[in-house]
Amino acid sequence: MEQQINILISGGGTGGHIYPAIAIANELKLRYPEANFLFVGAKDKMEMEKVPQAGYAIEGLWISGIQRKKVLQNLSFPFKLISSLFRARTLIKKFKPTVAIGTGGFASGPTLYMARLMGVPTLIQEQNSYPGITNKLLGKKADKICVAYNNLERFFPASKILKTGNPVRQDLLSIYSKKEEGKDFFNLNNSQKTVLVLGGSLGARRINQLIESQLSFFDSQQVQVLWQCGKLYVDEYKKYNENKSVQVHAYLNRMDLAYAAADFIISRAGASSVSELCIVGKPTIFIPSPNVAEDHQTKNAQAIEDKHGAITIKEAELSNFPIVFETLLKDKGKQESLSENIHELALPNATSDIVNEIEKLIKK
Ligand SMILES: CC(=O)N[C@H]1[C@@H](OP(=O)(O)OP(=O)(O)OC[C@H]2O[C@@H](n3ccc(=O)[nH]c3=O)[C@H](O)[C@@H]2O)O[C@H](CO)[C@@H](O)[C@@H]1O
Repeated sequence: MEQQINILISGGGTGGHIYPAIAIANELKLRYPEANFLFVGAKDKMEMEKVPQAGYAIEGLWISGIQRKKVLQNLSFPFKLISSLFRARTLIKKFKPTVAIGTGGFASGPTLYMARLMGVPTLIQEQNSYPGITNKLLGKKADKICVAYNNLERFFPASKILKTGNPVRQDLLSIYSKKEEGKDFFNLNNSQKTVLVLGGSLGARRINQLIESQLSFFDSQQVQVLWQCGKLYVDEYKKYNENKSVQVHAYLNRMDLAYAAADFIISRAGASSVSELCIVGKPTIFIPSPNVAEDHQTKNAQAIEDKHGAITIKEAELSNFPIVFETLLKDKGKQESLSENIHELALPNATSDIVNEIEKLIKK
């Protein structure tokens, strides 16, 4: 009789942890159409909406991270942790996973910890050049750790690390043939260049302020703006939709078409965004968030800039933006070299390489 395969996947909090999890699940589903899947996320977080949209079942744990600023909220943390560990234990007992996969974020802590304790093989996927606390703790006991950057031996046992790159959604691999479809989808004007503005899965306040201050500059350059500002900020910026050459979106569900339609991209440097932009291969300006652990977005962006694949502007230096953008707009040679160099850094087989490792654990 064939072995029944049950795949437990946990990761979330932000898109940067959710989409890799979904990409891995989709590839596993292709290889094991009969497998059962269960996602475990954190109640009230983005994954509770995005995972069912992708066609998978999800259970939510009552868990959140330690708050550095709102210290009082931490009083409930030990209760949340204990309750999540018990809940994870119950879910694992019932679901009987063949393997457990963690892609980072709070919920994956108790889930993978419990899975490991109950003898389930575990694999974690670390997206960043500097790991988050959950993966750092889980890494010690995991069977395999798939990473996207060099030099992670500082945090994880070297013998368990494999550099695979970050999983990206399948539909992003075929954007080259979708430029016209993308322009139609977003109703873009064919006679203007398009700049796509991305603030990461949650939107970025500082990037939004910059774009607002530069709208007349873009207009003067005949550049239309496809602007993902984030759910938190959309009420503040949606008024600019009245301007014909500006489109404000809280969130883009068709990133493939947005990337395909763009001529230039301005983006945060979260791990998946950077991996996707390598595949997309368009002239990119990174504005890394300075507010993340160990300034890892600056390091993510730096890895690309070091290979002459993108331009990085620090938040503190955004007054240089108009001159940097105008110079790029006028320099076709620079646009081409940036596109080629960033594309060379793409690791498009990441998902498949990670799933090969998961298969080894399944067959163990
Ligand atoms: C502020 C913060 O904590 N950011 C972290 C978070 O970023 P964040 O959640 O923004 O993650 P990433 O930049 O890695 O990925 C964003 C993902 O959301 C998708 N997307 C984005 C916007 C949109 O409108 N539609 C859409 O589908 C992108 O295509 C991408 O797949 O997790 C990353 C991965 O651990 C970290 O590197 C970031 O530092």
